[in-house]
Amino acid sequence: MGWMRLLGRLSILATFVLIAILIRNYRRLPKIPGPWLARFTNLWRVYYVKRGDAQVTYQRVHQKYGSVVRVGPSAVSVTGLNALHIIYNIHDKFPKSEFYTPQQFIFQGKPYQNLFNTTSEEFHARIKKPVARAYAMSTIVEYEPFVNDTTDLFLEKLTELSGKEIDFSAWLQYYAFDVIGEMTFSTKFGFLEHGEDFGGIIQSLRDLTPIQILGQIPWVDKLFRKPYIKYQSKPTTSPVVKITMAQMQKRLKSVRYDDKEFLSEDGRRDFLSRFLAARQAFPDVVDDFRVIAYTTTNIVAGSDSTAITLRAIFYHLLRNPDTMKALLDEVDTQLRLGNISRKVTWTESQTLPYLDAVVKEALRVHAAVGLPLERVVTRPVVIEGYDIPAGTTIGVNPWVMHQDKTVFGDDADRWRPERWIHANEEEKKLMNRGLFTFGGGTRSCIGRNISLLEIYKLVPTLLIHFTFELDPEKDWNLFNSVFVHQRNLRLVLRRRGDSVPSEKATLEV
Ligand code: HEM
Repeated sequence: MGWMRLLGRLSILATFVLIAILIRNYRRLPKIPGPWLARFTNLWRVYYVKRGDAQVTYQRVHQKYGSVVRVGPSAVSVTGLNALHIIYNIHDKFPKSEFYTPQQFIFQGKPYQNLFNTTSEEFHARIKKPVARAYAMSTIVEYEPFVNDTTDLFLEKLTELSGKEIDFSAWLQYYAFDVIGEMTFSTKFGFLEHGEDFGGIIQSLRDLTPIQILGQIPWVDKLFRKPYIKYQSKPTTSPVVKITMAQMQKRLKSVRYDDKEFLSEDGRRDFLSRFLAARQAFPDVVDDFRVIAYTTTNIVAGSDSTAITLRAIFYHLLRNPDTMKALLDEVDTQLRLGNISRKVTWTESQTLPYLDAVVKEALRVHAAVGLPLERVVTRPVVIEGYDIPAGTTIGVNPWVMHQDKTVFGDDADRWRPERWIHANEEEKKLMNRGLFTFGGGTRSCIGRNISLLEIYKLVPTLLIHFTFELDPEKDWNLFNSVFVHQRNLRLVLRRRGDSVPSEKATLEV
């Protein structure tokens, strides 16, 4: 009986504490509109992230509540050029929110922060400096031979598959992963060679989905998951880290002791050689583990994101045959005139204005990241007349920003590459400012130029070599686990003649 009474009292106490927490949550940002549940708990966000279509939910709530929406007790989703300017400016350096901390793994008993997931701006600046040049626009042509090698293999494999129905979404992913492997270690992962997720690497990255859900309630990670991992007797090592460690050991064995460039066996300067050189030049910042962290971040951040953009390009071109025809006309004409090669170079790709418009439109309508890029404001800010107090988590979701009619026009919800061509200079400037696919401010994508190199070269090269048939009845499936993945882009591709297309060539699209 005594126990029952104690239990009853404890339940009453727990109920009071819960009510007090809910009231405190509600009062944090009382004037900001948003879904009712989100005023009290982050479970609103957990639900939509778990469901896998958060990008649509965010678009819907912004349509309903306007450009400032409360999505959690202390979390606000905002949109518009003004919001971008305020949150991602390089002077305030608002740090990343705790959304990123579940992505930090435990190393020697502490969370290990990398370039992508650190929440300290000061630490970020320290670890970025030694490697920033490796990603500069002036450096990217040095990576072109790596892309070419993988493209050769891709063309070979697709030729073998000519005439068969394939899941092109998977093959583009194999391509993007193998290119990053080449650029990083001068070795492909073997996805294209084997035509499958070789070594389970892709699956191991899929298994990270629960971590993205934890990003919506990071205190659960801090209180329960991290301590659990810390005291696990046998920590697990992911396949990406295992491969990286093996490649690093191999490189360190193969280079001469006085070699300061750490080039690959065939004398190429890949990312690994640049990271090892940074270890030599900045020993107080870069140790062996930092080299592993730079390398694995490249693979995790750079392969799925590029594959997603490539899929979006082919999907929308095939669903909108007028735009496919316009791009094919441009590519074929330039090929016939001898202005581009059959394996298009980066420099040649920069002379194709319609290709440029198609890439930008794909980056706009299908941004790889489909959740707000969260920051914490360290001073009060005012956005669209709403006072946002210091300490609030705030972010712009690219999928919402890219629907902004004041920036992209009344048909912002449609695929129309021409908007990037027909706009006047002022309109182009606005659209470029509003294109948020690569993020903004001090934490914008460092690999942007690398992915553009891959995309601008591969798309025209594939169009020169193949025709594509998409069954209009079969649609792809989207799943948002921060990256908005597409699955099942099933199509038939056929090899085009190896000759330069004649004026009369009919083009199947
Ligand atoms: C189309 C392809 C890509 C897209 C759409 C993309 C998108 C992004 C976005 C939105 C961010 C900022 C995230 C945030 O604020 O939370 C980011 C950061 C980052 N990306 Fe990319 N990315 C792409 C390709 C790549 C590639 C190819 C690499 C590496 C070779 C890469 C490496 C990184 C790294 C290291 C960061 C963290 C940068 C920092 O905080 O300094 N990304 N990316």
